[in-house]
Amino acid sequence: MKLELKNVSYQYKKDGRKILDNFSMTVEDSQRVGLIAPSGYGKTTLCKLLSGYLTPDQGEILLDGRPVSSYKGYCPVQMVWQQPELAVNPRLRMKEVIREGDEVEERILVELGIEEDWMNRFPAELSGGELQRFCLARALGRRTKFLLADEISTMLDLITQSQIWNFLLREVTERKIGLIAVSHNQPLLEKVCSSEIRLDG
Ligand SMILES: Nc1ncnc2c1ncn2[C@@H]1O[C@H](COP(=O)(O)OP(=O)(O)OP(=O)(O)O)[C@@H](O)[C@H]1O
Repeated sequence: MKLELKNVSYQYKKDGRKILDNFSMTVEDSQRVGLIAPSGYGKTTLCKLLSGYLTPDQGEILLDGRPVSSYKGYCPVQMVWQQPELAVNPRLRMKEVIREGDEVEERILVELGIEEDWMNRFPAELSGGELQRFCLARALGRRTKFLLADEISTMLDLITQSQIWNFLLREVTERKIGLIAVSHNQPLLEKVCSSEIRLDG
């Protein structure tokens, strides 16, 4: 399976600067790609386009030749964000947050170190690291084919970072999920990714 961005242009405002200008890239589901560019070059924007949160002004985003926007219901391209507290509904208990995913396997919850007792809590009653584990689990539903990880470990302590990345690497490799990772931590990207795409030429 492949995820393609074909001749995509995007700007936030009509009179604003083009964040992407006729940009193309392809990622296979066997790849782990690091997305590299200085701050403000459009890495998060690109992830939002790939996962269908934004619609391009021009060009196409295709999953195996079919527009990502045509997948109704659960999107096989899932994004995990830097700040997990902004990615969950504060009014839902964590067991309901998990149900928003696509039949998340019990095994994934266990491997991510999610404790039974956390399920009845609200997001505000968990730490950032605990919440991020839920966001990852929710994004790893059975139909996920690509995972976009946008600075997912920046706010976490080193032990949590290492647990999360070790799990994620095993999971995407075994399930043949394509990974696109954004991080300002170059050594982390070198460890996790098999190739890189630069947005700054
Ligand atoms: N909702 C928005 N409305 C208007 N401009 C925006 C919006 N979101 C981002 N931008 C602008 O688009 C540009 C690209 O932002 P983006 O967040 O994609 O960059 P980035 O490469 O991920 O940056 P960083 O490494 O700092 O996270 C920036 O100049 C930013 O100010």
